[in-house]
Amino acid sequence: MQNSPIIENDALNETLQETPVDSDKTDAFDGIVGESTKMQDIFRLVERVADSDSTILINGETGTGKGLIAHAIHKQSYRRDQPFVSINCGAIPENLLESELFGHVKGSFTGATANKVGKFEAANGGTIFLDEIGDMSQDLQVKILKVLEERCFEPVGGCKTTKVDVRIVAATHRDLEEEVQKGNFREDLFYRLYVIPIKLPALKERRSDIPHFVAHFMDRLNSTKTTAVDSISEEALNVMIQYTWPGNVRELANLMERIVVIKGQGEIEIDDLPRKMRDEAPKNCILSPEITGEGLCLSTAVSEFEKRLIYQSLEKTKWVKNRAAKLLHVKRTTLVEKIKRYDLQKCA
Ligand SMILES: Nc1ncnc2c1ncn2[C@@H]1O[C@H](COP(=O)(O)OP(=O)(O)OP(=O)(O)O)[C@@H](O)[C@H]1O
Repeated sequence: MQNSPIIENDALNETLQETPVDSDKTDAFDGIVGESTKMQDIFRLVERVADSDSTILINGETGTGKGLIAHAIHKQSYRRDQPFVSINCGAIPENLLESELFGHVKGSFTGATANKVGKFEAANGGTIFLDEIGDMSQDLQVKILKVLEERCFEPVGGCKTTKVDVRIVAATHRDLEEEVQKGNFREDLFYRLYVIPIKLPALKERRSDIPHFVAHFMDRLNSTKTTAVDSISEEALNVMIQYTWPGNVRELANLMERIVVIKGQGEIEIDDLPRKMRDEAPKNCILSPEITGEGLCLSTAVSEFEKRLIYQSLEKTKWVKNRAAKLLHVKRTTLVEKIKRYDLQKCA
């Protein structure tokens, strides 16, 4: 595939890093957690491009919040008072998808007992969110390309062309460039979609957001489920921060719901977490080590303990080394040497 004239995410982010998030326009991000640098960059990018009407392609693993960001783009744009219509192209059977997208005329196929308005027409004036666009058949890809190029389509079984004024936001969990190379996705459609790419990081790439997510879901669940689970132990939170979250934010939201509903009140403790999560974490968490029958290597245990305390002090001071060194009553140079030795790095 040749190089495309796209706006590179990183280059764009560099420019945007200087721009503060506009607090008067942050309504669009209500209920969206994102204190990490990576998410703040995304919010700035959304603010910058929302009104441009350019096509946006959101990419990210399942459960990273693609749907939420698509909606925020709409709410941030001048189309906010018009419809936001979402369709999951991967969840609708191939033979029905065309009619869902473009509508159909009465009698055009068995079961078409009346004219039906499709999602594109329903979204007229607003935004259409084509979720999982990478799962669409080649035939439909051609039809989507036509809408992107000419902003018009024909309903199934109809010959009258309908014109629409819609902003297109698409999303996929697939690597579309790779799908193009494999011949599964049309190159021309890829370039039409890939005008403004937004890459949502996996949750494990923005671990500093995890405590905020925990607090957010706890608050929300307590008010909707009338529960009173009001805190989480440091140990349990550390385990959650270390976990890899293959299902991303959706997995975290579902786990919080399970814990809050079952527990009902009090503090979330390490024993409330699933075993697989606890098993993944012990080597990294501050747990009081237990001396088993085989004994324990004292110097390894002490190093591990030191490493965790240094990490904690850095997190507490937002990685300002002078302050972290003061908290630990050591010289800055000693702290820097230990950070290097333990290869400690700031989470996103
Ligand atoms: N930053 C966030 N703040 C608050 N909630 C979030 C955030 N990101 C995701 N969620 C929640 O996680 C769940 C999954 O989000 P969403 O459906 O937008 O993800 P997705 O990437 O579109 O997933 P899929 O690829 O499976 O469609 C939703 O319940 C959503 O509200």
